Amino acid sequence: MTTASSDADTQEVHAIARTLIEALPYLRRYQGAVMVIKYGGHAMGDQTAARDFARDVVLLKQVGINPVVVHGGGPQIKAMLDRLKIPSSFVDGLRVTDEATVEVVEMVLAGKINKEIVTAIQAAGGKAVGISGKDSRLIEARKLTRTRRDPESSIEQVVDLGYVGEPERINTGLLEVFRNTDIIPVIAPVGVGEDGQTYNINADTAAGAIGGALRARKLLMLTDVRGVLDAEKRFLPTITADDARRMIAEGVISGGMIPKIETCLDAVDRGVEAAVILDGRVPHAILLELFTEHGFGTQILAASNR
Ligand SMILES: Nc1ncnc2c1ncn2[C@@H]1O[C@H](COP(=O)(O)OP(=O)(O)O)[C@@H](O)[C@H]1O
Ligand SMILES: CC(=O)N[C@@H](CCC(=O)OP(=O)(O)O)C(=O)O
Repeated sequence: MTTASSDADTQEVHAIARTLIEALPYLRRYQGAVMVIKYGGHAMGDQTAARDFARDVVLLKQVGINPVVVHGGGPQIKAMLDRLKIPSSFVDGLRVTDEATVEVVEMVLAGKINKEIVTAIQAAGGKAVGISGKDSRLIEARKLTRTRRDPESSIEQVVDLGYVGEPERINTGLLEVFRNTDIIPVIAPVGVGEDGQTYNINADTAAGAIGGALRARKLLMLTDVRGVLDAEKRFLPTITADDARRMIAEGVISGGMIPKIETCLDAVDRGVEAAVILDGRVPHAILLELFTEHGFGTQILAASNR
């Protein structure tokens, strides 16, 4: 005789078995692959979210995948700048960075947040080494120049963003050292100029550059939205470069989502197999993306996929 509860138990066991069967081919496919995971400041959320993130990353390493974490910390930088009463402004999602600001950015990113993530990974049973783009000159950067067309005169004007950098060269040597070890690298997006100048680099941009240089299999961009949303706020499972350009021009994609999308397009153009924007606040978002048939976030398609 079966009871209602044993029926429910059987269904649950079947559901677990289905999930495992769905995951197995991906486990094999991703053996030895490098996955660059961009962990955004908004995705960090509370301690439970940080613990779940760390567990997923450790699990990837345990099953033979090579996760490389590149983190942000925009909201945490803002909180520290507010405490220090240093005003901050943004152009196209990038923080205008003067001398005082770059000092705070480095302190918060390479100091506080980087070590918090390392600690969370180690608490989840993994080994992590926290570095910034300055270590071993991992991210050589140059000053980023932006131009804007003045709407009245139509003249191109240079916008000075201060010490905002763009990656010029990624020296992957240090990361290669970690590849066949049990160590998970955790990278703060701070770059170093030729003259030793510290540059504030958008974490999405840094993750994309590192993903491209490592020929990563996937670039996962963990943020605080379900994925890319259309004008009616509907979730889009995929978007092409043309969709993205149109949506940026129409203002449907704005703020911090702009560098995110630009990074993904650049990464897939440079050979990263898939770039995905997903909600890092959802428990085990990384596992849902990598080990399920339909994935979890918005995949940005390369030109050749169109
Ligand atoms: N079309 C869009 N779809 C989804 N999010 C968008 C869109 N346009 C702008 N955004 C904004 O982009 C934000 C994510 O970028 P950002 O705040 O820089 O996150 P992170 O700190 O994770 O890098 C979302 O919270 C959302 O407010
Ligand atoms: C130039 C620039 O804007 N740098 C970013 C770096 C941190 C970052 O990108 O953090 P999220 O990923 O959490 O947004 C900043 O100063 O906020």
